Amino acid sequence: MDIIFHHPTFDTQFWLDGMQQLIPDARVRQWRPGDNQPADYALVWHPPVEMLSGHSELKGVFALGAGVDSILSKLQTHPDMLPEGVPLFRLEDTGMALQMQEYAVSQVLHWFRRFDDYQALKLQAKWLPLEDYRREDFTIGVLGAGVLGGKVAESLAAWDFPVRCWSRSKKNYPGITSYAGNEELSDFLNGTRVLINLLPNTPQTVGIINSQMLNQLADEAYVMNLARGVHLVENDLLAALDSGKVKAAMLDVFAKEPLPENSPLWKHPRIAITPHLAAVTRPQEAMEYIAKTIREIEKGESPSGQVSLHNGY
Ligand SMILES: NC(=O)C1=CN([C@@H]2O[C@H](COP(=O)(O)OP(=O)(O)OC[C@H]3O[C@@H](n4cnc5c(N)ncnc54)[C@H](OP(=O)(O)O)[C@@H]3O)[C@@H](O)[C@H]2O)C=CC1
Ligand SMILES: O=CC(=O)O
Repeated sequence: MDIIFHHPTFDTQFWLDGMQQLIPDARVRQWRPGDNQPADYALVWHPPVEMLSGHSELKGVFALGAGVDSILSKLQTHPDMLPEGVPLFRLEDTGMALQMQEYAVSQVLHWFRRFDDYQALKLQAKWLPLEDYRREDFTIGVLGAGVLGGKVAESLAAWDFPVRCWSRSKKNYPGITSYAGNEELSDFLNGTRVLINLLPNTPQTVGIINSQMLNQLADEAYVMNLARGVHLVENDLLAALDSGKVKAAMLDVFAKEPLPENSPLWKHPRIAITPHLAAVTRPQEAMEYIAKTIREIEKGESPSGQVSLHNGY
């Protein structure tokens, strides 16, 4: 079995050695421009078109992340990049759900205990106990209730917050109210105090967090964008912060990354920023997952994690 690997920033040797160890009879190589030798599996992030194009012998392509929007958008301009019938897989959790839970829970608790207000008071040297927020006024709404959104919702429900989620199909997560489809979006938003985004980037979700959505949230709402920058209309968020409709935001992802130095988001006192690291690929977990999936494919099984090219995620 031949496995080819391409990632613009990962430690390639670490991955080649790791995959070799997990699948000892495989020949694992770094793909380099000009390499047109056949392969059974490809592990990729931002793959050059020629790496995959024409390789209909591939039994699977693995994206080395959870979101496959960069690959799918390249497919729009280079439809032959992924030969027809070659399945595309993505990372399902592989250690990312726990990271997302840490990020979301810590920030929700930060807002709920009003640490942002106390930090502002501290800067004015003001000793001023504020009224506690009540859990019943702190409904958390998670946009996207898949592998990561579902786990984030679960971890917040464990802290006894009222939690709801929104997805395409109805969910049955214990203690979480599920809303599905565009027809239930307004009900989902109505009363949501903390909005957490974990949707994939698809034509249906681009720009979804806009004025219209923000205006339907509870007053003094909080917004956490952990999915993709293109989901959020940044100027609409700034307007909602200025009007007071939104009290604060925590952003991990941006329409343009790295976020340009002159972006007004940097200077806004009620916006917190992290540089797209809410959940990073954990190499060992990812390799174990890929090796397991390859074994399942080799046995003729249908492993989970296959991307629906039709749905775009
Ligand atoms: N900031 C970071 O560091 C990271 C960000 N991400 C981002 O998180 C995203 C989510 O990852 P993951 O949970 O694994 O993805 P999943 O595919 O498991 O979940 C996606 C969820 O979104 C729902 N959904 C998709 N389209 C729509 C729509 N049009 N309307 C309503 N709901 C919709 C799906 O509904 P249904 O369940 O019905 O299919 C599903 O519940 C990734 O695509 C990626 O962009 C991922 C990792 C790290
Ligand atoms: O944003 C990261 C990913 O894995 O998707």
